[in-house]
Amino acid sequence: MKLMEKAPAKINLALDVLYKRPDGYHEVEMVMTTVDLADRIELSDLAANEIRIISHNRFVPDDNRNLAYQAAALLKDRYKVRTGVSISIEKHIPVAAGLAGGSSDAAATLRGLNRLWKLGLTLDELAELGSEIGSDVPFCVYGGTALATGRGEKIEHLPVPPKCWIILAKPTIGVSTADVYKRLNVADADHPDILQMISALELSDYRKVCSNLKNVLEQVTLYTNPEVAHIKDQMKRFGADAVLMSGSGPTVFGLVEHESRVQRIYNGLRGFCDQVYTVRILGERNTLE
Ligand SMILES: C[C@@](CO)(OP(=O)(O)O)[C@H](O)COP(=O)(O)OP(=O)(O)OC[C@H]1O[C@@H](n2ccc(N)nc2=O)[C@H](O)[C@@H]1O
Ligand SMILES: Nc1ncnc2c1ncn2[C@@H]1O[C@H](COP(=O)(O)OP(=O)(O)O)[C@@H](O)[C@H]1O
Repeated sequence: MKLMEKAPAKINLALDVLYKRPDGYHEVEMVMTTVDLADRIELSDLAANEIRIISHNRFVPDDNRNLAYQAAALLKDRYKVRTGVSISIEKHIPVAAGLAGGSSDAAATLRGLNRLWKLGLTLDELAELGSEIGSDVPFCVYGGTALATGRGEKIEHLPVPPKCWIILAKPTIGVSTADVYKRLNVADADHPDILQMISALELSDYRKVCSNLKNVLEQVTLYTNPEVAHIKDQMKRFGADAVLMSGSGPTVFGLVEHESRVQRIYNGLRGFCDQVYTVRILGERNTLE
């Protein structure tokens, strides 16, 4: 049997770091939402009892370092599954970009294998398993819009953001998430007001969402990568209503309310940046079919 799952990218509308925990992770408060730039994961039964990754992307590992591989291995081990699976990843989300591509592939693999192997697990159970793979995996299991706390694994669902266009621009540099967290000085950081962002979503107030976009990790990545600041400036100059770096970066996203401006911003950015995407916010969160 063969089945397909979409693995959408996420952006962080607000990202705060409260403190470094004794286990080395940071306690965070993040408002996250999925967008319609997605990898496509195809899962098919294998006669041999093994996990095979097919990706055709030189930045994506095809062995047990792949987060989709880890998701399959975890389910296989926990539920004593004795059949093999081939996981084909059609990559559309830029890698190491702050868009959670790997985490979303892992989450889609959990959802897909739950169906393929008829495990009967709930999304909550899949999210709990996902937290063993990475901090962003639980959010990606549900998708939609949510407040993520703890190290990112505690999820509370939030209303869909007001309708708008999102422009994503990824500079050529890649960023290490661990390195960005390590270089953050929590005491000196400019913190977002997470409650105000939640209120903006509850009121469906586009202007309020724009004025509360803030990411505590942005300064860290901007400091070593001036290219990110340049993209932010240009996106604003071309007419985006508000701009921010997503996650640990380096992808920058801009919110645009009026469709008439989207093409101009896209064309302007394409003049000096190879990876630019125009996307929408994905309203609905995942359900089990
Ligand atoms: C920054 C964020 C924001 O959404 O996303 P990305 O930029 O990676 O997309 C996430 O917090 C990234 O989550 P994820 O990429 O799943 O991180 P993990 O694999 O769990 O951890 C990678 C490393 O980042 C650091 N880390 C991660 C999460 C956290 N709350 N505190 C941390 O200090 C740790 O050093 C850890 O070893
Ligand atoms: N399925 C996958 N897709 C992309 N990268 C993956 C995957 N599995 C493991 N990785 C590794 O994870 C690292 C971070 O990838 P990614 O999830 O795209 O970035 P980010 O954490 O910035 O959102 C990459 O450098 C890559 O080596």
